[in-house]
Amino acid sequence: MSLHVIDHPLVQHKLGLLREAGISTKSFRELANELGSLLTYEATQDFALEPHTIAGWDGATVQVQRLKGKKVTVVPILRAGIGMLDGVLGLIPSAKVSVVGLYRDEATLEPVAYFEKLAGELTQRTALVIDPMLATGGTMIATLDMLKQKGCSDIRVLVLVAAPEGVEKVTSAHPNIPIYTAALDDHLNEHGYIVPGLGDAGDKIFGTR
Ligand SMILES: O=P(O)(O)OC[C@H]1O[C@H](OP(=O)(O)OP(=O)(O)O)[C@H](O)[C@@H]1O
Ligand SMILES: O=c1cc[nH]c(=O)[nH]1
Ligand SMILES: [Mg+2]
Repeated sequence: MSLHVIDHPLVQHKLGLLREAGISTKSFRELANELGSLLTYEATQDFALEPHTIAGWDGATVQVQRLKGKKVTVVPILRAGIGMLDGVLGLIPSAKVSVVGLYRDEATLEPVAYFEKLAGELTQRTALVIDPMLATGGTMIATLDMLKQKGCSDIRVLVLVAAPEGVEKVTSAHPNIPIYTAALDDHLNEHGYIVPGLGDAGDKIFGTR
């Protein structure tokens, strides 16, 4: 199973702040983006580099390294995934954005798809799928199924908090897709919410409810 729980002190400190009851919309947004950046840093450790020659500050040539023609698409899952997008793009500003919209039916907990606008050349791109919450895993599996069906083969999942039930389901359906998360939490409650979790991440990011 390719689950990466990032235990870096900055990640764990920011996650702790995010869990506070009564956190402001402003703080939640800032922290979600900061954690999005930190997870991106971890999820891109294997990106290839190539040597490159430049003119340095004194006119002498300098051998530097640059990313080797990596095409990336960031895939925020509406709505809540938007809350991590700026953080990811801060580190990979040239990435194309493929937006998918799914919500979880509150009664059945099944994902309902309502929007899809994908970047081109998906077969050549690394996809970073972002969503703060991986709960039952239904939303993530539907997104990964869709990306694979469009020919995307290098896919990585970035979530702020994951439930064991959802991780099990996603890794069973897609064993080769790594999941990067700040926390593997305890369980899902009877409404499918992650415990201890964050509450409704979409509502906290958008200030709704
Ligand atoms: O793993 P699952 O059980 O499928 O649940 C996780 C999904 O639920 C939340 O979205 P929600 O349906 O609340 O939509 P929103 O982003 O519009 O708030 C969350 O952001 C995930 O997309
Ligand atoms: O805990 C959860 C589960 C699904 N969606 C959320 O926003 N939070
Ligand atoms: Mg929501």
